[in-house]
Amino acid sequence: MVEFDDTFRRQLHELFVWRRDVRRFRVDPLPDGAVERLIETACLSPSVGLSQPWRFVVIDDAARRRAVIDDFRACNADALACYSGERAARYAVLKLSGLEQAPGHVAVFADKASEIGHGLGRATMPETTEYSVVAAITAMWLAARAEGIGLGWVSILSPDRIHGILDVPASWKFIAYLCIGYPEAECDQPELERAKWEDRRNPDEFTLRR
Ligand SMILES: Cc1cc2c(cc1C)N(C[C@H](O)[C@H](O)[C@H](O)COP(=O)(O)O)c1[nH]c(=O)[nH]c(=O)c1N2
Repeated sequence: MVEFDDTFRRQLHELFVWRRDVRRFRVDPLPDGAVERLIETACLSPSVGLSQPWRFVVIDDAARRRAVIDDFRACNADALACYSGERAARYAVLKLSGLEQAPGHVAVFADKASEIGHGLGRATMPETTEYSVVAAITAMWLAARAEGIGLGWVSILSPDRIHGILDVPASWKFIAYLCIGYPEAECDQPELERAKWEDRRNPDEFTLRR
């Protein structure tokens, strides 16, 4: 039986407070095995029916990385074109990926065709497959921060193009592209809040009682 004391609970809370989506990375390489260790921790996550639908692709190939960066640039330009006026000006100066600097690139997919778990829990809610993968990414995010490693989630990408670039099975649904590396700086405030894009709201705003 493992018990967690007040000191641990306080530190765990600090981990939640200081976890950040990181876009500004130092170029220093990650130690050998760091990415594999994060993937191992992610695989301890809950999954519907114990289906373990997460699939990780570690991208080392320079040409594939370059193709992902090109896709990000195209998608980000399209995203900028959806805004106008002051919002567009604010969007234009945001840094929304650390793809160029991050030493680690990991794409995460949900295997929609896997029979692991025998369909338990998915009959009425097939989307629980994707939810399980997101739960694993969250664990990875926190585990990384606990080691002083930053993780940035990039979604300004075209799933079809990412599929082609990475040449993965058709049944794998693209969930996330993760940049992993040492952050340039630590902060307890989201970068989008510091950039005055959006504020973190009071949890009461998101809670109903019935
Ligand atoms: C599903 C999903 C997708 C994205 C993100 C997050 C999640 C959960 N976030 C990071 C997001 O902007 C960030 O989490 C919030 O701004 C809050 O900041 P902290 O994570 O608390 O630092 C993110 N950030 C970014 O710069 N480019 C991106 O494409 C995305 N995409």
